[in-house]
Amino acid sequence: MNGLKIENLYFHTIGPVSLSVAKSECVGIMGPSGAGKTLFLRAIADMDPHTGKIFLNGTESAQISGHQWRRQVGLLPAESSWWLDTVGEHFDKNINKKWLSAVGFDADVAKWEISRLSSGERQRLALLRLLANRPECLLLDEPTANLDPENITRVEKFLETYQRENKPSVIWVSHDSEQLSRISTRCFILKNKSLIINHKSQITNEHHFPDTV
Ligand SMILES: Nc1ncnc2c1ncn2[C@@H]1O[C@H](COP(=O)(O)OP(=O)(O)OP(=O)(O)O)[C@@H](O)[C@H]1O
Repeated sequence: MNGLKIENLYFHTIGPVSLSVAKSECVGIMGPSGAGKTLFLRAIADMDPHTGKIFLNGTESAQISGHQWRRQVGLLPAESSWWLDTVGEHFDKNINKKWLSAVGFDADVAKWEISRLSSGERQRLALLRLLANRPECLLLDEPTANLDPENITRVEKFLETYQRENKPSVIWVSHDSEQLSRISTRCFILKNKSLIINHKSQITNEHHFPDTV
């Protein structure tokens, strides 16, 4: 199957969780604080201990190194890490100017000092840094949590365009049910150690995929 397929995943104290996310589909995940949403994304990215099987476009995570897996399965953590002095140093090539403009920056941002960035600026730049590797699966942990309404709209539109053009499978974690109704085809709740479909979430996107949990 093309896309992300998770079979009987156990991680932390949670499981079994099974979920399929088609190529170019965006699935929303919500749930109470501490339910394990971040740990779920970390297990899929092979960054935390887990059992079960995870496939991306037919390749099982166990068949390749963790490093190779994470080049294809890109995790955007809720709080990004930066280790060099300026923004530009964190990008292998020049930052895509169209992308910068789409999320509210101009090319000068490459010279900006990391220590002076606001949390919202870090969040938007971390997203661009992740996308620069063109991962085939995106795991987004509250990607607009630090943003004002104008920038939330920018990032949602930017990711919608990115997804249409590049067709990654996306899992988007958020506490904002209205946001998940806007951007996802299906929404699940992680609660009481399992993943359940949220039938209350409206399907507003044009593509609707059948429930696969
Ligand atoms: N390394 C760890 N060892 C043991 N427990 C952990 C570890 N990391 C996280 N936890 C616990 O696992 C639970 C799930 O954490 P997680 O960060 O996944 O929650 P979350 O659903 O993302 O919450 P939030 O919505 O607040 O971000 C929490 O109770 C947390 O304290």
